[in-house]
Amino acid sequence: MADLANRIHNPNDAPVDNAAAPAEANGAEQLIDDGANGGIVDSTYDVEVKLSDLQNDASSPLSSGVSSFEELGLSKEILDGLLAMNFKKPSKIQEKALPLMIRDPPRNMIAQSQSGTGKTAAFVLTVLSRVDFKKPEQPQALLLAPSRELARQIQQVIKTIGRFCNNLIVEAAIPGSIPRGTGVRASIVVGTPGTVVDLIRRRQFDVSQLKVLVIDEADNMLDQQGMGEQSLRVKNMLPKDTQILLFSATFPDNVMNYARRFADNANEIKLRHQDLTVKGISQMYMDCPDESKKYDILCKLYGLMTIGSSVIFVKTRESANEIQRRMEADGHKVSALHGAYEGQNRDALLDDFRSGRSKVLITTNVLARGIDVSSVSMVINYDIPTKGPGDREPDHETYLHRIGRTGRFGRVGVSITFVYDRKSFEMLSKIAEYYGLDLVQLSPDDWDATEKKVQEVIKSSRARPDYAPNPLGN
Ligand SMILES: Nc1ncnc2c1ncn2[C@@H]1O[C@H](COP(=O)(O)OP(=O)(O)OP(=O)(O)O)[C@@H](O)[C@H]1O
Repeated sequence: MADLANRIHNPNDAPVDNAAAPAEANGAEQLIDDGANGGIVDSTYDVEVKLSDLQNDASSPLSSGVSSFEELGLSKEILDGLLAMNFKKPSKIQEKALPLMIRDPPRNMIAQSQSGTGKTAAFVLTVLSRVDFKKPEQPQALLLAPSRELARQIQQVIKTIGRFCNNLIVEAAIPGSIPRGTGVRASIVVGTPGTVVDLIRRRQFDVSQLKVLVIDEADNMLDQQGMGEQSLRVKNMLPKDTQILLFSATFPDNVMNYARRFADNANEIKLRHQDLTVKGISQMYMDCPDESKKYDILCKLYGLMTIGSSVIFVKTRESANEIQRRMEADGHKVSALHGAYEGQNRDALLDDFRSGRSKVLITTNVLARGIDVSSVSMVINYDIPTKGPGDREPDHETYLHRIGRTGRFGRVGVSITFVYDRKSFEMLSKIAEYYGLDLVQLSPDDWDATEKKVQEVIKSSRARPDYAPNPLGN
């Protein structure tokens, strides 16, 4: 507990050093449900820091040495796709990784970069640069992701960046997407490993001419406790010279050693764990008196303020359902999404959240990784992520991925982790120590201060001078 106490950041002692602001938030209107006064207050914040400013800051992972995508030698169709997405400049990971990945002869890559810094576009551009569009129905690239939601999201990014590439066909290989007996007729396939293994085994998916295998969230996908076995099975069914690209924000040492064998002779872009957190995310914790009070505190938080969209992470599907039920009964509009829901239902729930039709999403670790919804400005760790036998260890990696659902590509965000006893304090303390975090304490006894601390971040427009570390850790 003492460790965490040392890391408590008290905004009353020092000026609040707030984080970077999003270009998109310029002039954004925030609706604050001011529970204390029972009214809704409109307030407009001026945001001074633009994405272009962040991209010119050499220390930011959003910046790069090259001023344009043209310098990377991509085709006109791909460049037009990037232009249409309003991607003006590559981020650091895009600048560093792309030249190494698109070069011939192809070489494997293990690439790490903070959450929300544009890893998807880095591998999507590589895949698009390798596909022969004269063979639109011949699978040439396979991308694996840990959840159907992430696979669908990547599929969408490929379609969007590749919209000017003639004859581009991208298919999702997720449960229920390809009926038995139907062949995969696409040049690019994005899927979850179990479904992909089944499709290859049943000879629905011809992998004989595959050139690239991308594994997103690779540490999770190669972990023997996770999907490691399935990913290895997929790899073993591909041509031996398939280029392998492994991406994640986190690569714990044991998985990194395995990743090096999985993708042999790979180029590597790595980060030190002290450099992993995104400075745009202000990390806080709520000091709850005991476990039974967590729910009331959560409701009070939502009664007090509505901040764009938010995600509440819980440990189990049952608690997601239970919190949804109770919050709805208490008059809050929330959705719950987890693995027990049937696929199409999950898709519809996430689509509603993306479009802003629903603003509060209660979920489990199934959505901890990769999901990119730029309007998310708050993440709540209702339950601390844990791992290992008896859940005795804090799960550093999942913590980082969960809070990374906010603060995407230079935007600001808040994360609030609930602690309530010695054990949860110690877990969070270990996470704070591992990443070298300065956590802000929130108290349920002083809601005015809590609201102030959270709102100060959201309305802040100042990027921290140390806004972002160098992805190469030097
Ligand atoms: N060069 C760019 N210019 C502007 N926006 C970009 C650029 N590259 C990516 N983005 C945007 O940044 C956001 C985050 O990108 P992405 O989802 O690829 O992050 P990530 O690094 O994969 O994060 P995570 O580790 O959470 O999966 C996306 O909305 C994407 O459209």
